[in-house]
Amino acid sequence: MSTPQLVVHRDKELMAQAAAARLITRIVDAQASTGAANVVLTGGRNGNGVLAALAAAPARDAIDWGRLDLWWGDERFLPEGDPERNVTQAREALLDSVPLDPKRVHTMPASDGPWGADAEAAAEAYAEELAHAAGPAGHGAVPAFDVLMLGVGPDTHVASLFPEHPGPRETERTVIGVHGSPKPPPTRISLTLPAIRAAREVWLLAAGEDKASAVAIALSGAGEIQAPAAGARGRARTLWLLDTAAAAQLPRSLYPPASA
Ligand SMILES: O=C1O[C@H](COP(=O)(O)O)[C@@H](O)[C@H](O)[C@H]1O
Repeated sequence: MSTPQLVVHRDKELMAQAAAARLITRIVDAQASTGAANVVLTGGRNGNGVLAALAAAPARDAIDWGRLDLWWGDERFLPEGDPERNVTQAREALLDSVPLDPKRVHTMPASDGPWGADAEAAAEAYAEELAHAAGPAGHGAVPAFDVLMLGVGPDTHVASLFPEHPGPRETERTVIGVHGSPKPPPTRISLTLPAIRAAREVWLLAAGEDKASAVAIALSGAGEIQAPAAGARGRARTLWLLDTAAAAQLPRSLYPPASA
């Protein structure tokens, strides 16, 4: 697993634009070398900010949208179309404005879908979809994710893996149902740390002063049960994309002044 690298931008708008530019390059490179790209999206303010910046970037047309597979790191287990679902917000920020292949948009199930309110069955179905797409280049039971993005919650949660909950303790399954989430809604579906760690690159997005203590805790040696963000690492690269407000409580030894 890779050692975290930090890039600190002036503010959240610049962080989102720089992450979007970086994402375009990674997708275009992956499509050039393998013919396709697999990207895992995150919900939350910072993740949606990156998608909106990507929608506004003229270079977005360099992406072959029909050869892009999109997956989700987590989902709020709500009815299809609910404004709080991560996919609804992603559609609004970007997905509805680009020519994606609908068969390659791998949304997590909704609570009014084929599994009804059974989040465990819905999680198992998503795990099967991942395993089906894994192929020989995949790692374990998930596809070869080129980039997996994660927002970092103010409590250090990533995806829907919350501190001291069963989620970050999961070592076998790739997808789990989450119950009693401290952040609404209480029921969710989430990739686990083993699935996250199968990604080539993991990008953790954190902007704003409400993220400062979470960033400092996760990067100062905390364990993944107490601080799930600390356990999110990519095989080749782990990149923390921050703004100055989110980086404000980092020890000076970790803060890279040149990148601000
Ligand atoms: O509920 C969620 O929250 C986190 C963090 O969101 P933020 O708005 O504090 O940035 C997000 O990463 C996750 O996907 C989402 O379900």
